[in-house]
Amino acid sequence: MQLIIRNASVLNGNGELERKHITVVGGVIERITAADQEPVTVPGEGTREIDAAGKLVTPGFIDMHVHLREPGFEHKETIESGARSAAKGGFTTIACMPNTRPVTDSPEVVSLVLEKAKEAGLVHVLPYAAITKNELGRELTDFSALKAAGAIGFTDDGVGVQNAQMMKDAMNRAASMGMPVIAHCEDNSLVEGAPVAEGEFAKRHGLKGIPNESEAIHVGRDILLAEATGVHYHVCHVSTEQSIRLIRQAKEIGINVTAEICPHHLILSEEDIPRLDANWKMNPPLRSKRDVEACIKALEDGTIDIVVTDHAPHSAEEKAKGMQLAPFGIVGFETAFPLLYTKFVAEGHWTLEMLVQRMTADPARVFGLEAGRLEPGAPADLTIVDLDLEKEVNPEEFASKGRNTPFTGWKLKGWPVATIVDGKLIWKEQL
Ligand SMILES: NC(=O)N[C@@H](CC(=O)O)C(=O)O
Ligand SMILES: [Zn+2]
Ligand SMILES: [Zn+2]
Repeated sequence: MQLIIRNASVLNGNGELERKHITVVGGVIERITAADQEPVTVPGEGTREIDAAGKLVTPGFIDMHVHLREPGFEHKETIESGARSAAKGGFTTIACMPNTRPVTDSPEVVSLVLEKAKEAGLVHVLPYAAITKNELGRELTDFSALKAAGAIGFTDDGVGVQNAQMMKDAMNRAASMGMPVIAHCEDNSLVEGAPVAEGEFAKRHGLKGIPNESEAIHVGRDILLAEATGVHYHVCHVSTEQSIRLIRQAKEIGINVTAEICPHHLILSEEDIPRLDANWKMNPPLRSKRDVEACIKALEDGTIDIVVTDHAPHSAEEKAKGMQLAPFGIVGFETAFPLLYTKFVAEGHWTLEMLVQRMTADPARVFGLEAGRLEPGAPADLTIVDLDLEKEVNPEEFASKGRNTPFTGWKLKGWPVATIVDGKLIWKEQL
């Protein structure tokens, strides 16, 4: 079977859009033809055509930090519903966190995740495995067995590894296997029970605040451990000016550190939280305006390498428990690109090329993935986006089981309208 995508607007290497026909055969990009020529077709193959006139076609988006909740929390999300939500957001590859029940700390759970993902037959799902058994920070998991089962890196996301020696042992082991360590940076002793960041909102509502140092202390400690062990150290969901300062300095002196950021930490500050509503509660919390400015600058100058969503679905009942008691986390797949396109590209702060790179080529580079390129010979993982389509965010329309977003009612442009994985159309907007 071959797929011909006609009249696609494709970014050329100089950041300009050019009209092209894309021929896909057997899950691989076979040829890209100028739009004034007939697209190349391969004789003897059945043909399906998509007319992408007026639409952007990019390499499929890659999200290296997501929560799919299966096994154990299927009422929040399943691998199938999460993968569908990812597809609807234009993602073709996602990497899922191990804070499931049971925790992904054994080869059996890694295999189960991969099997369920295969059954769903939607996007590529890459599982992370836990650093410590049950993410309790007491005993390292069996890294070799987990790698052999298909884990792509080690992380205790959801909690920070509190013990420095434990983290150093993990890094030594991962380094010897050529695997990355991905860190949720949070010192529990500085946070205990605080639901939002230190700041005006916390003060006004008499809530305990999460201080910026609780994140940056782990970032600083781990950078030193990464220097000592030589591991590829990747910082999860960076949210503070202090963390950025440390990452910038580490990169300058050649330490192998990379970092990610979520759309909400680029767009919202704690001052934007309108009321005691747990759809504004996530970890790390929304920080100060000053932190948001530092985050934007860090993504622009490459100190932060990639955009991730940290898609973290929770049920409406759980989120209804209120700011203090509800779990941390917001969904992210289906709003990520429109949010960043509308707020940064359409408003003229970033080029379209920069945004697309941070969601495609850059994550592929950071994690060594065979993805993120739109050229002959590359896998046919593609996203089609209508940059002019304007729509309000309506959680009732999400493919995710999660409705927990602070962006309800936001009017956004740049919605993905079709997603292709391995040359197969796995999702298409009903227009
Ligand atoms: N980000 C969140 O607020 N929550 C995540 C955990 C995490 O990413 O640390 C979750 O699993 O719900
Ligand atoms: Zn985390
Ligand atoms: Zn997470």
